[in-house]
Amino acid sequence: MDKNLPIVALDIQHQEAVREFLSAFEGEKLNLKVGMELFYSEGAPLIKELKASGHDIFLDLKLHDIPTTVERAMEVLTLLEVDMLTIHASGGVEMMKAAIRGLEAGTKKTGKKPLLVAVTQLTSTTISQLRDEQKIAVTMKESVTHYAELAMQAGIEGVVCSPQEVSTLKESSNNQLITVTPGIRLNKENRHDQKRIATPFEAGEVGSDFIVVGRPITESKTPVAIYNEIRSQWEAGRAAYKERN
Ligand SMILES: O=C(O)c1cc(=O)[nH]c(=O)n1[C@@H]1O[C@H](COP(=O)(O)O)[C@@H](O)[C@H]1O
Repeated sequence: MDKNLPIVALDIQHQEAVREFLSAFEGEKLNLKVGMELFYSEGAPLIKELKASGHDIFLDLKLHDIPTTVERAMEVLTLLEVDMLTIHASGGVEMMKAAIRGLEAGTKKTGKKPLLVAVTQLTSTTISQLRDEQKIAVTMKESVTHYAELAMQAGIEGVVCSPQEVSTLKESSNNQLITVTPGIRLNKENRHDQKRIATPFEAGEVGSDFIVVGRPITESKTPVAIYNEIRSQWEAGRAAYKERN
């Protein structure tokens, strides 16, 4: 995946609408995220089509199940030769190690190893949900750091978190951990269901490795212009981070 480009979340249900959305980008190579709604609807053939058009693919299915099920599922997902895959860190170390075994078994067959990242706390989660619903009596940063440590213990190279936790994770992992950050908004007034948000510039400035953006682009009347605005803010933020580090 090209770190200079935002990852566009194709949270669209049907392939016709995906094709129409992508036609506005006129053959430009994109980082595309296919999540549950699109994959459950269109499956592997669409992944193949998007790859054949030259795009890099983040297949985000956030696996969370017993270790054997995750291992076997991860093996077959790896056969799709995508660039990035997700699991939930809350599934635990044993489950994450099983995911890695599945990924390695798939990689042996394809020769292409996707980056596996573990979701820490979803960007839609607030501190009160953490405390009252999940009954986790620590701060958001502590909970995210804890899940990131479990992921590293299992041998996972990257995590999904909000830009608000990136500095903490970079510090605690001695800059080893790759961070993928959704919850990106150009306009913070329109956050939808996202709670821990940042602008593309802010995400770049704190050292996020990848940003994921969906509705601000896919629901826009001018998706290409919004994508380009996000991309240039992201580049400026990354440049500011590089200058400081
Ligand atoms: O794993 C993800 O990609 C993910 C993790 C997370 O904590 N928060 C989060 O929003 N996402 C995904 O990132 C995308 C964000 O979409 P927008 O809120 O529309 O920009 C969605 O496809 C979510 O599934």
